[in-house]
Amino acid sequence: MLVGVPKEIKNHEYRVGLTPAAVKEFVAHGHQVMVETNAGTAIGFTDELYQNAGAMIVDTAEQIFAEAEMIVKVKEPQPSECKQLRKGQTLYTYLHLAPDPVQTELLIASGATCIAYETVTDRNGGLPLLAPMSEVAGRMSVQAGAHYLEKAHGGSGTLLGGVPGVAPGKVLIIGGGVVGTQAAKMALGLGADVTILDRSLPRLRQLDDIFNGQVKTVYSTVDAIEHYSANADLVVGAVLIPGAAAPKLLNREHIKNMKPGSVLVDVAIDQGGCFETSKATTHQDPVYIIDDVVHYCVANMPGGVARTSTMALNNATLPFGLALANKGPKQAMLEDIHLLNGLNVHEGKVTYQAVVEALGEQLGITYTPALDALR
Ligand SMILES: NC(=O)C1=CN([C@@H]2O[C@H](COP(=O)(O)OP(=O)(O)OC[C@H]3O[C@@H](n4cnc5c(N)ncnc54)[C@H](O)[C@@H]3O)[C@@H](O)[C@H]2O)C=CC1
Ligand SMILES: CC(=O)C(=O)O
Ligand SMILES: [Mg+2]
Repeated sequence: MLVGVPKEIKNHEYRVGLTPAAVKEFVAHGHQVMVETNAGTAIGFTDELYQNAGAMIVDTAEQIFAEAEMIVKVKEPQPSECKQLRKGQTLYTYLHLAPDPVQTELLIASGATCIAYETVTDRNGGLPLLAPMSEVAGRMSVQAGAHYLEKAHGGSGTLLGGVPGVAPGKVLIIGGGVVGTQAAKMALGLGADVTILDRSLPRLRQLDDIFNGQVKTVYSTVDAIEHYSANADLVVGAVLIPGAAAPKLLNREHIKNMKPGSVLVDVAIDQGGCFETSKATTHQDPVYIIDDVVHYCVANMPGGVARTSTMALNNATLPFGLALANKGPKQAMLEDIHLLNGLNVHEGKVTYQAVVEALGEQLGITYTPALDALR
């Protein structure tokens, strides 16, 4: 198969779909790989490293979209990229369609086979291609929160760890999955006072064990959200209903009741955000203030540590990517239900139910089960 890797074009996005090491694996399996010039230069993956791994370096993304049978990316395709996709071509990347009607319509119109990293599953009920970036974003969320709590950055001037004689800052984490767990680790490491809300009791039990009672675990209700957000210095939004638009858990009233200078980090912003006042921001301009509360809503947080993130992402995406290339996308998905769960759009049909639930009425689209679409 001819695999193509264009340079990412989203704001301050320096990750790249394949590392040189991953290119070498594709080549070892008999595939050809085209990489756009300078796709990885910013994070030390030079054209020379890609050439040494067996890639062809090409000058333009246009050539890659025109010739490659499978496009491997990181972020959702931007409109100019969507318009170059075509029937018979496979797109393997993050999509986050539920909050994104424009992209959804463009992918339907393209006729391409679009596999979303974030809905591929594993046998333990996890999301193996989302997990590495959730690990990164969870860890970054507390770094970002601590930064914006500083006075000069708009915050209340609170040190999360406190000092002897002064109580630590309070961190509220809503959603105790991968992002939430990694955020809790970082916050505890700084010495903060950490509370995690989740609506899964089994998950709260696991968290109590993992953290040996060092974090407070609380069942997520409107009342709990109201109480804990009003007292928090930093709130991390880390909920997920796979593939669906994020539920709005903090409303405008809750945010008005927060302490002036407190910080919200809405990691769930890539699925539309879990705070009413969230709107996506970029690494270039990451924060804004509403009701004296600093909002950090960067939709591609791992892009900020693009070298670590690219390697972590490739560790997870490589086996599925190789299966797609080795067997052909259709056969690979028919043989693996977990990869099939990644299929969101195929030849103009939307094959992921939560996307249709979010956008069906607005776009006038209906759901086609993935197996029916492939047959
Ligand atoms: N902004 C960014 O750059 C990035 C964003 N993300 C996003 O972070 C979010 C979280 O991802 P993961 O931690 O991997 O998901 P996960 O599936 O591991 O965890 C989500 C948790 O939310 C809980 N939950 C669901 N509804 C809830 C509710 N109403 N109240 C409390 N808890 C609730 C679930 O029980 C689960 O434990 C996703 O939207 C993901 O796409 C992930 C990586 C990067
Ligand atoms: C998951 C995601 O949105 C990201 O890594 O950018
Ligand atoms: Mg206020």
